[in-house]
Amino acid sequence: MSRGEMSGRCVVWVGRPSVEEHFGLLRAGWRTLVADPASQNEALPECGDAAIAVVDLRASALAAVRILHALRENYPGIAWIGLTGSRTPAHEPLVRQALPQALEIIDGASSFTALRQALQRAPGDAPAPIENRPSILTGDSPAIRMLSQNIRKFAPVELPLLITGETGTGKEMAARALHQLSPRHEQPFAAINCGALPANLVQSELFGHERGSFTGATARRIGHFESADGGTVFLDEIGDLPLDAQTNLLRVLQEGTIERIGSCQSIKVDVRVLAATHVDLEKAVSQGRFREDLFYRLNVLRLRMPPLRERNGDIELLAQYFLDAFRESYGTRARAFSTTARKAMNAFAWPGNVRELMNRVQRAAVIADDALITPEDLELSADLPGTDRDSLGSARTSAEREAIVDCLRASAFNISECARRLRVSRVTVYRLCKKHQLALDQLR
Ligand SMILES: Nc1ncnc2c1ncn2[C@@H]1O[C@H](COP(=O)(O)OP(=O)(O)OP(=O)(O)O)[C@@H](O)[C@H]1O
Repeated sequence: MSRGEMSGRCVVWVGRPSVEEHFGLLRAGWRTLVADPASQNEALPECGDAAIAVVDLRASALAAVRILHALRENYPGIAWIGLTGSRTPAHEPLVRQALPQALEIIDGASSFTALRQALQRAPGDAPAPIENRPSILTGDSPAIRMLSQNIRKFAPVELPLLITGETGTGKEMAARALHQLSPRHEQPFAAINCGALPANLVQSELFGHERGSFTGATARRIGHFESADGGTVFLDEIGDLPLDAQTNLLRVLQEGTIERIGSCQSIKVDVRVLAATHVDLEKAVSQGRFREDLFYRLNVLRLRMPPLRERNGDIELLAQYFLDAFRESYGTRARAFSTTARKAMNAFAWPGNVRELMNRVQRAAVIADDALITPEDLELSADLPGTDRDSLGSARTSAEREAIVDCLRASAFNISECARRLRVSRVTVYRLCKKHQLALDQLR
């Protein structure tokens, strides 16, 4: 359970809020403390008098009711709202007894607005406007706090924004947070991976087409920009956008209009554009692969996602977060990490960043035989190369590792292609991956 010093009104969420619920509460001005039945920490959050509980009975209902009882012993008379779902065992005596004492029962499948309104109706002062919560994304490091501050500042500003960062650092998550905290949050959020769009369909996907405009266009199609009107468009891997689509994107940014393929009619669209890249766009501009004018248009506001290795203190926190979330669905034996596993995680360079951490933790949770996850379960060595950060040997090792990771990424994790680019054999690439603990399936 997370703890926090309380002032103003807060929600004690018994269970685990979804990303939408978490941001929805934040936006509505509520501080949220999570009392998670799946967490191995038994302490209750310190929430003071200005608290109301939301008891999430959609999953782990019995455990949630037990936490509610403990909460009410510490805070007699605390009001609570029940969130129910199709899996709520309403016939269970514990749950049946508890339900009539709730202030309100909300169907968890209904919109978040119902819950927000119920919270607003609850006795007590209305919550303060969004406060300076130290962190919006999971994590507590100085790097992530600074990022959270910037997300909060940039969210309401109607300007394009460029998110940079290595793969798996949470660029899309940051984009969703920006949208959720913006005045557009009730409008669509369209996430498009430009690198995954077939070159001949990019324009049609983004801007739509008229019937008969090209072979195969058997019906009119509305593109992402038009269907996200009023909301936010997130263009991931913007560096992969072909030059002709870049020209049209520039027009959206400059004039706020699009044209469907096969039509000369301009259509007004009102979207905020967020873009992300893990490649150096300045370099792409200098090589003529990316329009300079588009780059300057997009680069008005900039967020840099820190790599996990720079987020001191967050690795363990995120690892436990992923383990708790996984246990909630799969009830695994593993509950925490051994001391050596924590050391190994902190020493590892995490080339795949948060995504790799999540994948390794989930895999470890499945295979661990014990309550404590070991370095072996995580496929990490307790004795990593290059952990003596100051030595020349360590500098060489990390340069070698970085070169391989960059090349693997540039080769879309194709070993033959990577070997060709590095001018070594495939066997050498495999050997180097093993040496540097680069698990290809985790990185992909
Ligand atoms: N702070 C965080 N808390 C919880 N989960 C996170 C966090 N940051 C990232 N993740 C998770 O890590 C995974 C990768 O995040 P995301 O897709 O946002 O990264 P990305 O930088 O956009 O990756 P790519 O460059 O490959 O597109 C996702 O499953 C996401 O839910």
